[in-house]
Amino acid sequence: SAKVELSDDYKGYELEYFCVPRHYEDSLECVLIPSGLIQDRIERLARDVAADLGREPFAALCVLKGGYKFLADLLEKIKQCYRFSSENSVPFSVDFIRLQSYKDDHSTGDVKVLGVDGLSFLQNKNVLVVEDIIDTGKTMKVLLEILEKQKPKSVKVASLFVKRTSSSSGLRPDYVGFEIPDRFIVGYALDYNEYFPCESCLCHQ
Ligand SMILES: O=P(O)(O)OC[C@H]1O[C@H](OP(=O)(O)OP(=O)(O)O)[C@H](O)[C@@H]1O
Ligand SMILES: Oc1ncnc2c1N=NC2
Ligand SMILES: [Mg+2]
Ligand SMILES: [Mg+2]
Repeated sequence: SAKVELSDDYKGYELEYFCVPRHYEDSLECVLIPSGLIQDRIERLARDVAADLGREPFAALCVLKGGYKFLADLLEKIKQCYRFSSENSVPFSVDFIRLQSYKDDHSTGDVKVLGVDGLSFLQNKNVLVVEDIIDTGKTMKVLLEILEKQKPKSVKVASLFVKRTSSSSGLRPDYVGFEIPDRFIVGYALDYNEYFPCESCLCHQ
């Protein structure tokens, strides 16, 4: 799938060129992807998803907590695509599942799952999984196993980020915003121990 690739020597932007909350400055190295670039990329992902879905209704499944901003922006932009051709618009549902496995900047390898019992309605549905990042791939592996049990009609995965890392399982989502170097990023709902809510994507020290 098409993606914006940030090379390993991509430096990002100095913090001083942007409005970064002062109390976060010491823990941040750079602004990796400014929020405007994130939004422009999501706009194109929305057009790609809308084109592939055609007139098929779908069930969006947001992976909490990191996926919530990407879900909101992606669905808003998908709706805009349909607004211009209202005869093509399709109904979609939105649901949430909570998967937690990170402590500090690494995966504990133990993916805790909350909210799985409410997924039976996914049977025979076209499911669009919406995730913020795929790093080792452990979270997505657990989720796809859970989804298979619900007997969906189809499953597609949209991830805003995919990390280029040796510890990756190699899982390739159907829609990817950016392929990034092996650095820990925060912002745009990606957290470090529940900190760093902000709009752009920043590199954590
Ligand atoms: O591919 P992986 O190595 O599994 O990492 C990716 C997952 O880890 C993070 O979730 P986290 O466990 O931090 O929970 P959160 O979404 O609530 O932050 C992130 O939001 C992805 O869901
Ligand atoms: O870079 C990251 N930033 C935040 N959360 C996660 C990351 N990689 N896997 C989970
Ligand atoms: Mg997550
Ligand atoms: Mg997290």
